[in-house]
Amino acid sequence: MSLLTLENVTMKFGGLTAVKDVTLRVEEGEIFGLIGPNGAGKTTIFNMITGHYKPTDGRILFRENEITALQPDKITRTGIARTFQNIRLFRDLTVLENVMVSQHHTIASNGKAVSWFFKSVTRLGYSEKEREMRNKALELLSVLGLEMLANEKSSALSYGSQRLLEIARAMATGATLLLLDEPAAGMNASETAGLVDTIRRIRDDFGLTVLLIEHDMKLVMGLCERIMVLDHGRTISEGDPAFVQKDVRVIEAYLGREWVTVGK
Ligand SMILES: Nc1ncnc2c1ncn2[C@@H]1O[C@H](COP(=O)(O)OP(=O)(O)OP(=O)(O)O)[C@@H](O)[C@H]1O
Repeated sequence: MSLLTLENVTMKFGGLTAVKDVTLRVEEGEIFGLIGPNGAGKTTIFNMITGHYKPTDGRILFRENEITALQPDKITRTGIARTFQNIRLFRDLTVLENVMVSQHHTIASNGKAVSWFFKSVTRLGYSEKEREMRNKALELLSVLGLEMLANEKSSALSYGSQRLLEIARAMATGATLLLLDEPAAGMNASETAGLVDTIRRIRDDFGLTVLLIEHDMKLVMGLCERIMVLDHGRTISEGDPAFVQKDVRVIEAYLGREWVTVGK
């Protein structure tokens, strides 16, 4: 049984077909990469999985239950969480508070969630439950190597640390499937190397499944166990990294000839 299945999914925006007849199966526990040129339809696929877009055609299943076009908060509650290409943190909250908001409210993507969180904290004080959540949040921060920054405002973090905090927030929802949209964007080489280790570790230690979009091909080829390549909304290749990077269609559409000679 696949953890996540997209069956012949199509997404049209007026006259533009952003995703055309894509079938995708992600198995439990794997690290799966979705790659392709700009505008290929990768983020649109994430938006359909998370309920932000309703597919024009096709079905999406999570643990064999159909989730096509459920509301995003319902989809989060089934165990799917994501990070965004453009970082979306609560900039005025601390690192720890950012994680706790995600624990409190599975959507945690709007101001309502923040005010709900603070009302509950001030009304109840730090109850036993709050303390427990705080400890769990600190534990997650330590997994991501951010525990020393727990009391900093999230806006004060380096770009790379903000991306890690986004992952911590996604994990804090209790998700079993993480969708990471360009997690290495803006990271330097050593941060990217650390990210590869971190993603492997959270998959292994937390039993998570990871579906990621990334343009850093060294990261993708070194980390992902299977890869699907999209071009103009269609699947042009799928397989393990060794297969995909030798596929002429992928070289022509995306990797370029220089990848074959110097990319690796
Ligand atoms: N809400 C929308 N309305 C209209 N067109 C859209 C919408 N969302 C995406 N598109 C279009 O769908 C196509 C696929 O976009 P998408 O963002 O999924 O590509 P991508 O593969 O994620 O690209 P990138 O690597 O640049 O992030 C593009 O032509 C984009 O302009």
